[in-house]
Amino acid sequence: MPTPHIQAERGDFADTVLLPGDPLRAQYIAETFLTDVRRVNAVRNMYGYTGRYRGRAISVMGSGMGIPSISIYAKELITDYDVKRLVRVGSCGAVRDDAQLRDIVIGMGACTDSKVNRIRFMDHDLAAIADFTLVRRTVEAAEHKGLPVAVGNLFSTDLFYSPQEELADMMKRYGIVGVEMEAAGFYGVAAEFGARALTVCTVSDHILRGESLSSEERQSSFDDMMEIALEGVLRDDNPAGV
Ligand SMILES: O=P(O)(O)O[C@H]1O[C@H](CO)[C@@H](O)[C@H]1O
Ligand SMILES: O=c1cc[nH]c(=O)[nH]1
Repeated sequence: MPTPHIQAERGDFADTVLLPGDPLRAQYIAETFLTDVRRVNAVRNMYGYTGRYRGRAISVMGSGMGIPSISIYAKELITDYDVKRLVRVGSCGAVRDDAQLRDIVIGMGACTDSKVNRIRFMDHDLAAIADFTLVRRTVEAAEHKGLPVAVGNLFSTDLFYSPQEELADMMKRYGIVGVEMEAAGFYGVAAEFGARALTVCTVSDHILRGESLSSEERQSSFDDMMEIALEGVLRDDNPAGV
């Protein structure tokens, strides 16, 4: 049954979905990494595809920007399309001195200035965390490829253009590995509806040094991250057999 935001039938999505914010990055991932691809959603141009990665059924769909947008798609994928495992593959800003553009970070947890998890958790603080085994298998996939990853806390902000000038310095003091706009709410949705979630990001900007990648590079140059995310899924299926 289609939802207001996804025009697909039950069964059109695999049990595992990669979620880049940008629907054109979803198209790029489908065309570059998957075989037997078919498009399963185009509502609002939020493209979704299902195909195979090394024989395993995988879907990929754009999630849009910000917690409200990813919360709609993640919730509908879990409750209406039986998706069990969701991996956000995003871009993020960095604040730490040791971070470089194109570094890959994994969000073991996510802080936020959003109120969504308090809304869902009776105004208490929900620890917004990734699925541990997905973190572990994805780190193993990165190690196998010889790619360094920083695993730690993300900060999911509602304001890309924050008026709080001191915020980036505070995040640096707390060792935040990446600043993006979805993970904390995304992990909250997964906790609420009983799915497993992970966020992997590539550093596209250094907020304090004023460095950044172009929009074209953000769309199509994150191949190492995609491979780590996909290989992490295969290892999660079968830790001994990859
Ligand atoms: O590149 P994506 O996955 O969209 O992620 C980041 O980029 C967008 C802001 O430019 C936000 O969605 C942020 O989380
Ligand atoms: O949310 C984001 C995404 C990329 N870069 C940033 O600085 N912030």
